Amino acid sequence: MTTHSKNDLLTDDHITPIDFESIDGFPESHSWPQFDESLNKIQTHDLKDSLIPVIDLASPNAKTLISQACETWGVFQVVNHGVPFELVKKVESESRRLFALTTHEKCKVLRSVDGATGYGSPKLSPFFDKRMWHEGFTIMGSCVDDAKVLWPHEYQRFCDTMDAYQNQMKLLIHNLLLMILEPLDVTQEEMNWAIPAHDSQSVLQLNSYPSCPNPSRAVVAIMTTNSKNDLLTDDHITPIDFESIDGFPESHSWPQFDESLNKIQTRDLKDSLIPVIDLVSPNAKTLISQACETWGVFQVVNHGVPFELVKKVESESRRLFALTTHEKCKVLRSVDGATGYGSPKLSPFFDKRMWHEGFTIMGSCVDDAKVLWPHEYQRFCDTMDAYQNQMKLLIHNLLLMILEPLDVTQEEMNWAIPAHDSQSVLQLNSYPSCPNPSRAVGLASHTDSLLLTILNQCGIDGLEIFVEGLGWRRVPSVEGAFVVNVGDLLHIFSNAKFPAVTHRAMVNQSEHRISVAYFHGPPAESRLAPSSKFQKPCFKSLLVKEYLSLKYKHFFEALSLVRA
Ligand SMILES: O=C(O)CCC(=O)C(=O)O
Ligand SMILES: [Fe+2]
Repeated sequence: MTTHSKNDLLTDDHITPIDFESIDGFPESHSWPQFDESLNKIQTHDLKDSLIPVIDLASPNAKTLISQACETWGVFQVVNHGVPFELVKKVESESRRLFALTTHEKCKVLRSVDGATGYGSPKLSPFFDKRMWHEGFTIMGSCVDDAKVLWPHEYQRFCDTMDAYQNQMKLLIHNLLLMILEPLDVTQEEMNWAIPAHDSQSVLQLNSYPSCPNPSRAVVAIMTTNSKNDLLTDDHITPIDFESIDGFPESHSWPQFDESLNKIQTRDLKDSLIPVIDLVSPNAKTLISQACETWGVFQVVNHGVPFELVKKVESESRRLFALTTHEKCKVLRSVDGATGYGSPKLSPFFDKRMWHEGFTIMGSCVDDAKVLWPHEYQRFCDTMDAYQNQMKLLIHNLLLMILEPLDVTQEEMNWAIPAHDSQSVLQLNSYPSCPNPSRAVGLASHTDSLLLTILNQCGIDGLEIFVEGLGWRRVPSVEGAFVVNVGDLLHIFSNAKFPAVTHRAMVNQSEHRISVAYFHGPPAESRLAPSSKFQKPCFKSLLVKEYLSLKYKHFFEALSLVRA
């Protein structure tokens, strides 16, 4: 998020909350760049308890515990604080009574541009590009004037409650500050300055967060997202030297995730979630359509790609990544290049580095292979060529099955299926075993950009998909199966009928994981739009290459930028 100087930007728009009463759907103004959900789900309950202390104010060591918590965390919880339970409940119910008023009523007490009290959006709104899913009511001292506007005959209950609560807060603040400041041995004058007095400042803020149709996009983003062009440096291309690395560098240490969330899935649940479809079964087409609509991802077996070739691609990939860092860097991707050895292309969009090195092939890889193995490049090239041909065939068959039920035109079908001018990328991914897998990310959360992806996990789990309401789910590696997933272009072409599945790759401590991804898309110069079969297109029409450059620049936001 860009942060602005507040004065440049403060307008009424930063004060009036959206009309939560009448809103239908989820507005672009409130859609923040998608963030990695896992980063938010940090702790198990046990961990949380040990992290932020809950302190019994009536206990004899309260003062010591409070001092420690202030130093360590700057935050703690208190119980036995002496504030009557009924009053706490009353404040909540009076707050709910206020926010339950109509938008029209609440706007009668809207905060003014330079005012401090009343109804409105968070005061930090002008500093962010996106709006927050929030409305608030700010009280300083008496709230009788506003309350009389809201409830001309029934304001007293609200005011009495808020007054009583403010008095209780003042007492509690007084006690807490005594306990916090005494051990610092401050002067009496300093103590008087800090504790509540007739001229201290106090603010009572009631916050309301209505239920939200799209919570994963409405919460405050954790990762700063950067415009790639501002930031692309060599540092985003050269992977860490996995050969000589010792320990686990801070550059690769992501905020901790909740491991338990991933472990709770039973094998059954995992299996039932993402279908494994037998391509020679008579109902394959129906199952594929269902999977595209429901998950945007499925696995296929009996796909016709020779098992030996699949194994050869894996062993040739391992041969490449087993070269020394020095050798691999001879074919390092250039800053504006698309092929060669390097870090994930999504690296510039994240503050932390990924536990990953990759090798990207588009068409022939003979030039790079000759640099790596001057006399033995043929085996590598032949394998990658044969595999790309097989992927093209499989993509062709899959797209026929996926698009036929949509009843697309022949022209649209020709646009989608592989042809001499379509785009295809073969991506070899390497995730070396990692000393600290719970803090590392192999490939950060993303959607694939083109139409369809075929992924081979090469026998080791690691791929996870994000399912709204369920969180991150492992996609188990199934012997002989490929994972097929919908990319942004198919999401757009299907008029959002098929989700572009958000996914990531995780790493492990014991095994060096390899995966092979094949991405297929229509010609760069061709026009992209929802199929003409859809009466109400929900995306704008633009050139494929225009979409890809939006993705390259705005990443998480590219899809929302092309919404009609
Ligand atoms: O390695 C994996 O499992 C996922 C790879 C991936 O998502 C990609 O290459 O786009
Ligand atoms: Fe991907």
